[in-house]
Amino acid sequence: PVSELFVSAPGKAILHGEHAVVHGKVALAVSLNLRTYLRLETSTTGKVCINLPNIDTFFCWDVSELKQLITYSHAKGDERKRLDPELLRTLREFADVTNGNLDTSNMATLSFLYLYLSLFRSGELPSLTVSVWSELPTGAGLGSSAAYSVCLAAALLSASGAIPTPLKEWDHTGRWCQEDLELINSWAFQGETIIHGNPSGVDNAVGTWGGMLRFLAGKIIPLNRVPLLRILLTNTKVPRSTKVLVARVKDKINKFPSIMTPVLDSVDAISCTCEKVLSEMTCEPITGEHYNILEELIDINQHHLNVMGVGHPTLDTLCQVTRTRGLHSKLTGAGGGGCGITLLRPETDYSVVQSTVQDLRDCGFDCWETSIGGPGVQQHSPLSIKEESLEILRRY
Ligand SMILES: Nc1ncnc2c1ncn2[C@@H]1O[C@H](COP(=O)(O)OP(=O)(O)O)[C@@H](O)[C@H]1O
Ligand SMILES: C[C@@](O)(CCOP(=O)(O)O)CC(=O)O
Ligand SMILES: [Mg+2]
Repeated sequence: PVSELFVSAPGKAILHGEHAVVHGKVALAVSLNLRTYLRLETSTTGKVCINLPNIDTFFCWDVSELKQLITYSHAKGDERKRLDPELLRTLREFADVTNGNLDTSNMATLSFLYLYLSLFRSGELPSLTVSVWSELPTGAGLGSSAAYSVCLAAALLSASGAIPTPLKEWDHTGRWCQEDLELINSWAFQGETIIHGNPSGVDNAVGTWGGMLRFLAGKIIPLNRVPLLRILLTNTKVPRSTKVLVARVKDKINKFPSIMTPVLDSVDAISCTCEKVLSEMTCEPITGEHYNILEELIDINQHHLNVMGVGHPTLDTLCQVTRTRGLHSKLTGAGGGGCGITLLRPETDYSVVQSTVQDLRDCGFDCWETSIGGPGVQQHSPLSIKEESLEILRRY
């Protein structure tokens, strides 16, 4: 039994394949060094509390009240990897009453309650407090929903005893074994399903394993040999919802199947070509031509994403502004606003980066150079969490 437990999971950037990946095409994604942190504390108060300061959501329920929401489940074994519609329906009614229709709060509350009740339904429901604090912008295309779901799954599975806590007394961080990671990933996918409607699973896979990976129809292949990429991240700060955008693309595909199918196939080919170029860059000397191809792939994909209907005028501005500095950008994640990535060449001068960042900030965007490839989900000792984050997590 744990009294205080800390876990974290990284956000991600999709290089290529967003949306197409929902329809069975290849995506390439990489973890960011921006993370979501979760603190779980067991108590004897008879209450279950969640504190989600990023989205201004704070709730406490009586354990006895939550107990009444447990529905009988017929699901066995593998079936439990799919959402239990009965439990979800009961929770929707419950959460609607508490939150009204505030989607942001609602989805976060719903995925917490769903995982909590599913993972503890067979025994005594414990009293606990869960607090989450993220360095990621929420709802901006950097996989905050997946990082949140991965943290919830890892912490609740550990608290229920379904998986061990991997932190050794003398270490600051601990990673779970492959089998436990798979379990965390499958429960995180359920959390994502509540938030996205119909997720591909790429985001929770990156949140779980970290690094760069190729994702195709649920199959995850880590790409271990990849060149160091310099990437600029820009947040247009235009709010959007992944769920809405994923549904919009689906409608377009249904309406124009013969027009949209080739677009999705082309995105698939872009991901595969990009993967090939990246792998060549690790085994031969990197040339300007490698970067020329990477840049062209970014441009083509950005056009495709516009065709899919997930562009936004601010994302067009991002592309134009960086283009005048000789740099290439595309949206990342669900689009419709949110974030874009800009590829920097190894020889791109610091002064060019600085002036580009300034131009973008002048447009009202947030913009920063990031490092990529942060570790997947991990357990932390309090000492390995930044002072300010720790203070926020322990505030409630
Ligand atoms: N730090 C957080 N705390 C609570 N909920 C979060 C947090 N981050 C994300 N979420 C949940 O995920 C939703 C955003 O998910 P989504 O639209 O997929 O955007 P993103 O691109 O950030 O994943 C939020 O509305 C909220 O329900
Ligand atoms: C659009 C999509 O491909 C990625 C969504 O990422 P995000 O939630 O915008 O960070 C959806 C998915 O893969 O589930
Ligand atoms: Mg998301």
